[in-house]
Amino acid sequence: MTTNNDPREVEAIFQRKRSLRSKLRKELQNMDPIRRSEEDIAIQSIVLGAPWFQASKILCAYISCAALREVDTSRIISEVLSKPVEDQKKLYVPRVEDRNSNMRMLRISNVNDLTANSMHILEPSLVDSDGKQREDVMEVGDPLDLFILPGLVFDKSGRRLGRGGGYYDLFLAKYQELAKKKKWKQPLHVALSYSLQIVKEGDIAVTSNDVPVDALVSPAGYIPISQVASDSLLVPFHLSCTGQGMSIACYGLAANFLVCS
Ligand SMILES: Nc1nc2c(c(=O)[nH]1)N(C=O)[C@@H](CNc1ccc(C(=O)N[C@@H](CCC(=O)O)C(=O)O)cc1)CN2
Ligand SMILES: Nc1ncnc2c1ncn2[C@@H]1O[C@H](COP(=O)(O)OP(=O)(O)OP(=O)(O)O)[C@@H](O)[C@H]1O
Repeated sequence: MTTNNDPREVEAIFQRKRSLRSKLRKELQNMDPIRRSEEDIAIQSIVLGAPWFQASKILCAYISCAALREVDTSRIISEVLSKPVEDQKKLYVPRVEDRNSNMRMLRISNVNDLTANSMHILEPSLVDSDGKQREDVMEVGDPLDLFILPGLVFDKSGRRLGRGGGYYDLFLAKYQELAKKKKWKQPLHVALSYSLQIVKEGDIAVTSNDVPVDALVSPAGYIPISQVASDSLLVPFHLSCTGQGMSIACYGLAANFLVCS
């Protein structure tokens, strides 16, 4: 990363970003649709089965746009919204505010809460069907557990290149500030990526505004990057050994094996 004080250096970084975006947009347009659909299924199955997803109570996710060739999130969204409201994870999705990189994350509890915006992306209205203002994630009293992020290009060091609007980088920076102020744990930042969207380290140029991700989910599996992401694979199990009249707390590593404490 660079502190980017020199305007020529910043322009060179933006130029590299534009050229990488344009390369990946073409590759995504040319991706075989059958392969894309197989990868969509694989990625969403990994998310739905992951301990960090299952344990999440409050999350932000994007509503995928097929025309942009984004990894599909429709199964994840329907799974969350299929539960009765009282058992539902709280789900917040993006709504673009203006052209200055401002977006909000508003709560939806039903897919009918979404309508297409001028960019053909489904977004929540400001008010719900009862005429009430939708909840904004920045105003929720409890910490967010998880961000499910879109993007055009990623690398295995956590760099993420978006579509150039700066909406996510600005929002993630604002949420990080809020969590710091409230002394909350930061949410896990997980990006969804087709195999062809992962490039070698060093190919993505970044500025100090680019917020890294904690982990990627690609068809090959969950790729933890930060320590928090590796730790998110540890899920507590509480086994009751009633026969011997005792209770043992265990930790399991992503369904592979159990380590008893
Ligand atoms: N599904 C989804 N929702 C999202 C985002 C996103 O990336 N994906 N955003 C994340 O920021 C915000 C919207 N930002 C967007 C920025 C650019 C384009 C877009 O259509 N870009 C075209 C190129 C436009 C051009 O430069 O001429 C493209 O990428 O092909 C769409 C949304 C909020 N909602
Ligand atoms: N924290 C921030 N504060 C102010 N401006 C920002 C911030 N983050 C990004 N921007 C601005 O947004 C614009 C696009 O940034 P960048 O190229 O990093 O976007 P991106 O990563 O492709 O998009 P996104 O974050 O929406 O996925 C730049 O002009 C950048 O200066």
